[in-house]
Amino acid sequence: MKLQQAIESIHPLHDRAMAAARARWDSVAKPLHSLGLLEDAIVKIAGITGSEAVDLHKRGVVVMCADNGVVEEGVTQTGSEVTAIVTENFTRGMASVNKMAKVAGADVIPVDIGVACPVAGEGLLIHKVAPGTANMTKGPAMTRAQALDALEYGIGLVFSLRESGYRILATGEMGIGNTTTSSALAAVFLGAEPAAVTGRGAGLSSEGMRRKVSAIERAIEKNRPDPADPIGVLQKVGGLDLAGLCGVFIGGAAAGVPVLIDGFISAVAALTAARIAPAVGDYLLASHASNEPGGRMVLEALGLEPFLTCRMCLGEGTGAVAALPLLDMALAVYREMGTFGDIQVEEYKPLD
Ligand SMILES: Cc1cc2ncn([C@H]3O[C@H](COP(=O)(O)O)[C@@H](O)[C@H]3O)c2cc1C
Ligand SMILES: O=C(O)c1cccnc1
Repeated sequence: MKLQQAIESIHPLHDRAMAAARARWDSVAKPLHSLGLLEDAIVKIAGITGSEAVDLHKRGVVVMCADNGVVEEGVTQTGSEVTAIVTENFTRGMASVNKMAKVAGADVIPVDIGVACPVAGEGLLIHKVAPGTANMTKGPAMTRAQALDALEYGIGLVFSLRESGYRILATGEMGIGNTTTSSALAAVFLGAEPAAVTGRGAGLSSEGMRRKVSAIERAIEKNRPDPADPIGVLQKVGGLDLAGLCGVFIGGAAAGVPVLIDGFISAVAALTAARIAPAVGDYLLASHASNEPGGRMVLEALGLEPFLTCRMCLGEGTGAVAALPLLDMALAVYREMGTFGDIQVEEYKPLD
C-alpha cells in the first residue's frame, strides 16, 4: 500500500469503544484503575480496533532483518555475518525471541528486508530491498525510493497479517549495527548530542563506543538530515530494518491492528513513524524500557510509559513479546471478573 494512502486512512481512535472499555474496567469489583497501565492498554486497544470486545488471540512478532553499511566503521562487536545467522535461526525456532514467543503463544514472522547475503528458511518472508545499506558516514544509507519501498512493504504486511487473523503484533528486528543507526535517528529527531543517545548495543568496548559516537557524528555531518523531512532522515542515517518497522507502525494505525513497541530500536522506528504521520502517535503501545540510554528518552518523546523495566536490551522483539502474557492476565480480569453489582458492593464514586 502506498504511504500516502495509508496515512489518509488513519482515523482517530474510536471514542465509543474506549468509553465502553473504560466503563467495563470501572464496573469490575476491584479498586478503580488498580491494573494501571494494563487497563489503559486494553482501553487503547479497544480504541484502535473499534471494539470493546478485545481479542488478542492470534498474535505475531514481525522481525525485520537487514544489514547496515556503517558496520565498516567498527561500531559493533560482531560482524554483519551474524545478521544472516540469526535470521535463519528465527526460521528454525532457535533464536531468543522464538523461545519467548512460544511461551507467549506468538508466531515469529521473520522478514529479510535487506540482509547482505542470501538467506533462506521456512516461513521467512523475503522482500530484500537491497543487500544491506551503504555506509552512512560516506553518504546516504539508502535512496529515498529504497526507504519508501521498505516502509510500504511494512504497511502492506500488516494488512495481510490482519487478513490472516492476527489481532496484535509485536515488533522486532535483527541487524548488526542497528543501534548505531537508531542512535543517529534519535539524535536528529530529539535534537540530542549523539553521545547522549548512544549505548553499547550488543556489546562494545569503551574504544568501540568512541568509534560509534564518532561514526554517528560524521554521518550527521556528512548527510545533514533535516528533522522536518523524517523520510529523508530515515533514508540518510537509518536502515532498512528501521524503515520496515516504521511501516509496520504506520500500517498498524491504518489497519486498526495494535502494534507493540519493543526496545530502543523499535521505539526509534515508532518515533520515525509518528514524525512521518503524527496520527500514528495515538496508536502506539510501549512494552518495556530498554537498557540502552536512548530507550526511555524516545518513549518519553512519544508520551509513552512502558509496563516493564527488566534492563533488557536484546532486541528481536523479546521485550514486546514479554508484555503479551501481562496483557492476557489483564484481559482475563477484564472479561471474567464479576462487577460491583454482582458482589453487592456499591460502585466507586468518581473522586476529585
Ligand atoms: C548473536 C546476536 C543476536 C542478537 N539478537 C538481537 N541482537 C541485537 O543486536 C543488534 C544491535 O546491536 P549492535 O548495534 O551492537 O549490532 C541487533 O541485531 C539487535 O536485534 C543480537 C546481536 C547478536 C550479536
Ligand atoms: O533495546 C534494543 O532494542 C536493543 C538494545 C541493544 C541491542 N539490541 C537491541
